[in-house]
Amino acid sequence: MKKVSVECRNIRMSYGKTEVLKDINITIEPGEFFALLGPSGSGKSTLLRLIAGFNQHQSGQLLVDGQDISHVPPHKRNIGMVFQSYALWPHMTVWDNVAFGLVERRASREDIRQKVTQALETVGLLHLAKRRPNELSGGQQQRVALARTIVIEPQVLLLDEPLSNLDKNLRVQMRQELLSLQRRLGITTIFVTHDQEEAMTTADRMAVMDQGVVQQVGSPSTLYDFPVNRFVADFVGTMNMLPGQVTRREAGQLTLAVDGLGEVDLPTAVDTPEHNALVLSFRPHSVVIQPEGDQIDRRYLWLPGIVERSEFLGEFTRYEVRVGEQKVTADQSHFAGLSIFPPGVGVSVGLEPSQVRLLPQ
Ligand SMILES: Nc1ncnc2c1ncn2[C@@H]1O[C@H](COP(=O)(O)OP(=O)(O)OP(=O)(O)O)[C@@H](O)[C@H]1O
Repeated sequence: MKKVSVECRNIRMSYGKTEVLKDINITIEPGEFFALLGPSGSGKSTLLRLIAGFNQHQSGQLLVDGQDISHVPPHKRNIGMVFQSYALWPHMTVWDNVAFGLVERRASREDIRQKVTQALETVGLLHLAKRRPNELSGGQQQRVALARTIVIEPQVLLLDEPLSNLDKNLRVQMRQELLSLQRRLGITTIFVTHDQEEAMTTADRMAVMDQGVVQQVGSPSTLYDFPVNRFVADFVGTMNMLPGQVTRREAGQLTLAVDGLGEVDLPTAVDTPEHNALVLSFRPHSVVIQPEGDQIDRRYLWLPGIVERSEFLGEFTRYEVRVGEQKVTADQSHFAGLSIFPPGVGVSVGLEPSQVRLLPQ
């Protein structure tokens, strides 16, 4: 099967007077497993339904394999969608549910037999073909919904929160199954999720959305390591964020007066924003803490602090440390014999300059 790209160009869509998709520009590469990630109400489902043809944009273009399909009706798009609710027909057997799309397309009896068998084999459910949906587990129903969609051999597969109805353990197992199925079929797949772990562990690339705007597109590690703004930094993982004002800027370096803390000298990078109001940000695990007064490693940037809370979580200890009027979360790997600083202890908090990001406020 030919792998196709999906491209959203300057797409805008409103419900009445409310604009819910604001100038969306995304290119999904042929064969990619692409996630739309964002909080509730950010416009993910609206965009997915628009690609399927159930929503119509007011301006912009939607291209599949380079062809503008903006005005092609849903049933002529060759796009398959799996709904969050699975939407299986309760009165039909698994076999009939999967065969439905082919029957509608007036496929021959032999074609239906072969394709349904193959689709059910692909999702490992051929042995349950005679059951009805209410005789299946959540994970099995989800696989029937997938089989019913892939049987019509769509060029693009859309999944709306495909795992949200499953319990935690099954969700972890099913996301691996989903990924290996997608890899086998090589079908360009777009899935919607509000679960960052789900997106990070499966997607080749993802778009983080907020309030109808794509905030950033990239691989999970790019978004984690190089978020472009506070929203992405906070939505993908946990981030310490200390806001401040630039008081001096030179080639390769600036001084930031951090609110409630004082001036800190920081290296700048090519992508350091020009703004004067910046946020000093860093991940909890990139911080080192040591007792105050201990010899310090000069490669780090040190801030004096006091431990306010320590939570021993086995693999690591999570500290809340007060630095000036700010709070910093620091995760320290744990090893047998390593002592845990109790609340009230004075510590030095070390930031490795290469792990610090300066973001616009
Ligand atoms: N049929 C509709 N009529 C009017 N407004 C709508 C309609 N459907 C969605 N909206 C609004 O559009 C915005 C985007 O909704 P959408 O369902 O796309 O968000 P989402 O990111 O998929 O959220 P969730 O994760 O909760 O499904 C929301 O503000 C929502 O209230």
